[in-house]
Amino acid sequence: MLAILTALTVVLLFWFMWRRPRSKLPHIPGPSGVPIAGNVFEISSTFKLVQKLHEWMMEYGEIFKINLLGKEIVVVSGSLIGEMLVTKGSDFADRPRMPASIESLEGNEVHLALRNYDPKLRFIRKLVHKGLRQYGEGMDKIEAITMTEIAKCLDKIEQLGGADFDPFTYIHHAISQVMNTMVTGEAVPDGHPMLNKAIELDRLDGELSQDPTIVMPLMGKLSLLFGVGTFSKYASAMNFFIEHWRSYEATYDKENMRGLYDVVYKAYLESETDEEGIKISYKNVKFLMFELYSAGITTTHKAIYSFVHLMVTHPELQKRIQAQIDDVIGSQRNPTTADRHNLPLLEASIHELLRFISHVPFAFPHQTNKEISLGGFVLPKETQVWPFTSGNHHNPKYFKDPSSFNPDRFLENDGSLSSASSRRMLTPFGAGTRNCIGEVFARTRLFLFTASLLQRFTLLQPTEGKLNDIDPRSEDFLKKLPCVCPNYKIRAIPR
Ligand code: HEM
Repeated sequence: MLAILTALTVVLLFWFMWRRPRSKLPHIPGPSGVPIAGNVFEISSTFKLVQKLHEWMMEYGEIFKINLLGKEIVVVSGSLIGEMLVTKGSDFADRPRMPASIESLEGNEVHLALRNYDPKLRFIRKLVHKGLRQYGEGMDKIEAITMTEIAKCLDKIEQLGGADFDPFTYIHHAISQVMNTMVTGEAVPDGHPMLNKAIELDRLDGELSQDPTIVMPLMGKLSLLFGVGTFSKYASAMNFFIEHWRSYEATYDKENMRGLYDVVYKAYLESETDEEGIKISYKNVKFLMFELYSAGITTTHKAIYSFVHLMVTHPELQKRIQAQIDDVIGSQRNPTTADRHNLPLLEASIHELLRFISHVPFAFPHQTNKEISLGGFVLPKETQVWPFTSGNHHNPKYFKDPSSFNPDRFLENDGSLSSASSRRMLTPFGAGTRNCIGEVFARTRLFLFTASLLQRFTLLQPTEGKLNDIDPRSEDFLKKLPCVCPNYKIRAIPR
């Protein structure tokens, strides 16, 4: 009996091997994996995925392939990231097909981050850039919006009288309010359900990033149909925001643009087109706004939350930044974006924060839209490619002693900020054709928030318990995407 079973197993194994589709990328090295499943079992969580990608990068070099259930994916690091995203950016600018569940939410028409680089995507990116310049990046506007919300947030922290607290919600509400103002022209009143809904959305986003059923056809549809599961909760949170913004349509006035929603809504109403004759649909308006809103909150909030933790565990650095703030700004006026150039240590700390935590570890997946060569290999059309930016950020070849948080690495001997060209391996926002659309907006908010916080408070260890150094490679940190440090408490003492 045992002999028969063994023989059967061997036959089945050979059959599987024989049936295994031939690799489309035979010359690209990579871990072999097991028949059918490929490398799936080795990367069953975000933590394991990042850890394994790093190991494989060290073993196979700047370009290697992995196999997920028969789907081959090319993972790229080192200078090949620049070649892929910038030099050959438009050839790598498509996205692979989105997860099945999201498809059931948005229908066949995807809107921005997951859309191929087609004429409509180009039109949408132009439109969003225009809106962001007016309502997010335009310096006067962003300062006015951001500083009001930061001041409210810091006042609330001051009212705690130096008691232990978790800054998570304080930062989240402030960042959400900046986004609310950017989208509609006004913040919502304190205690408005939008604020806690945004926290819930963030949590659901993180849960979905861990949920393997997201790639299964039907799962999304069933979740929506029966109103159960994370996916259905996510859809209802999304509709909550969309309905809130729709209520602004009743008071829309084309002579008085209030925010990003009006800019995009106007383009839809007036059938604005670009030189390629593209128009946007009403569905685009709603989903676009939602994508920008959720992307704009979740990433920036996580970066600031990690920054606060790092300031507490690096008190000497905190003092040095505060000394520079005192010299350049003093205590009588608010920080402005113009101060960025005069606060190189804070700027370097923000660069180092984004390198160190790398909270979007492999950017978004890209896909080739024609046959193209990279790193000496020919990639066929429709090859999925991941730029492993966190691999570069934590590679000792590019950043000495990468697991230590050391902003001085971005400073010259005279204390000035290192040149942009010397930071070319630092790409937390991606780069090139599909780079992050909110980079300027995010960097400005990060600067204004952190400068204002350190101008006003000294951040200290809590009275109960102790914060240890963040380990951005730990399982705790890499549980969800975007990655964030586990919850913690600190004290904020007015200076
Ligand atoms: C610290 C903050 C942020 C980080 C680290 C970050 C990072 C990224 C990364 C790595 C990508 C993928 C780039 C690629 O595909 O190669 C991306 C794309 C994107 N980001 Fe951000 N982001 C941040 C803030 C924001 C903000 C504030 C917004 C909106 C206001 C935003 C909206 C988007 C959108 C819409 C895309 C998709 C662009 C496209 O597919 O063409 N992000 N971001």
